[in-house]
Amino acid sequence: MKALVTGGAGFIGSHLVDGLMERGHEVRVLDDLSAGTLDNIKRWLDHERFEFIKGDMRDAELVKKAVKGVEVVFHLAANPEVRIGSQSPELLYETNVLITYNLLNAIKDSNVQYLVFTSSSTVYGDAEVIPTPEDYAPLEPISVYGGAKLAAEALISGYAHTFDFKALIFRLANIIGERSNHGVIYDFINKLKKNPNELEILGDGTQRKSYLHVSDTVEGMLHIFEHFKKSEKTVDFYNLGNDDWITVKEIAEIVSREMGLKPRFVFTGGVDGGRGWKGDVKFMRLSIEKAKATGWRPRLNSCEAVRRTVRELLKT
Ligand SMILES: O=c1ccn([C@@H]2O[C@H](COP(=O)(O)OP(=O)(O)O[C@H]3O[C@H](CO)[C@H](O)[C@H](O)[C@H]3O)[C@@H](O)[C@H]2O)c(=O)[nH]1
Repeated sequence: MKALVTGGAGFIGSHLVDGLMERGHEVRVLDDLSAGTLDNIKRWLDHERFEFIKGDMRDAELVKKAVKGVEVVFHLAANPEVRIGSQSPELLYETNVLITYNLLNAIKDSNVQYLVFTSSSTVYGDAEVIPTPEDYAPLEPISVYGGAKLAAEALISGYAHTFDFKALIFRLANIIGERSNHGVIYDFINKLKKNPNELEILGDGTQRKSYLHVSDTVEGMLHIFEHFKKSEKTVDFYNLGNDDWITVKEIAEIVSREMGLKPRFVFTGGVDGGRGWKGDVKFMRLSIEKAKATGWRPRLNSCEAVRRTVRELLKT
């Protein structure tokens, strides 16, 4: 199989590239290196089955060139920062919706048969049903980021049905692990390196979410993709997350313990009832029953994934 991975030099994307290359596929990466790095994919750069294109997907002509000759596109290129929504809504629109639109227009005139998209738990907003299943309604995102992901999902569905290709959409919980360069664990480690005596926690620390290690994520994506290829569905949706969840305060405790520190926790109090920022979903746990029915299981629970991630990030 020949695959294009957009955002393939980024955090989740580069782990997906590892998984595809290790399974013997031909892989082309399109990445603007704004958040990703060549270091993340350096083991493949000289490989005969591997190709790297540096470029920005806001350039529609470049995207057309990148999809040439591939059967499947894994679309992971995105700006993943929920917290920038109130300052930079246009950036979230461009880097989540506009680039997806450019990709879909390129796909409609190509031989691409499958599109796999990484959407987000944030499309559910403050869901009233937890664990939240894929058919939860109404979908009411509370962040610009969640809205942009939902808009991208909707465009993908419309294009897949109109232009006869199949689309698999993953709604990811909080994905963590080696090579992540943003998010709560990364932030806590950096804050503690600067000041080991005190740790600022955004919000009231009771934000509770489910965390999935990137190794379990990639295994789930590739396993469910094989399952999806055999199904009759044109478009399908799968949550990927964990059965348990963990608070931000518990994460702060794990990070401190792993670093051998006992800092004083200072809570900012946050906004809108203890959220870290405007649009921060306070309680998120996805139902993963549909994914598990395909035979996939997460190997690490949220706590284990957090601990493993702290160790991985401290090594680099
Ligand atoms: O210094 C910090 C940083 C974060 N937090 C808190 O930690 C939680 C997690 O925040 P992250 O920035 O790690 O992650 P988000 O929940 O905002 O979003 C992540 O998970 C989402 C899906 O669940 C999206 O996919 C998104 O791209 C990805 O970054 C939040 O409640 C936040 O308030 C803090 O208390 N202090």
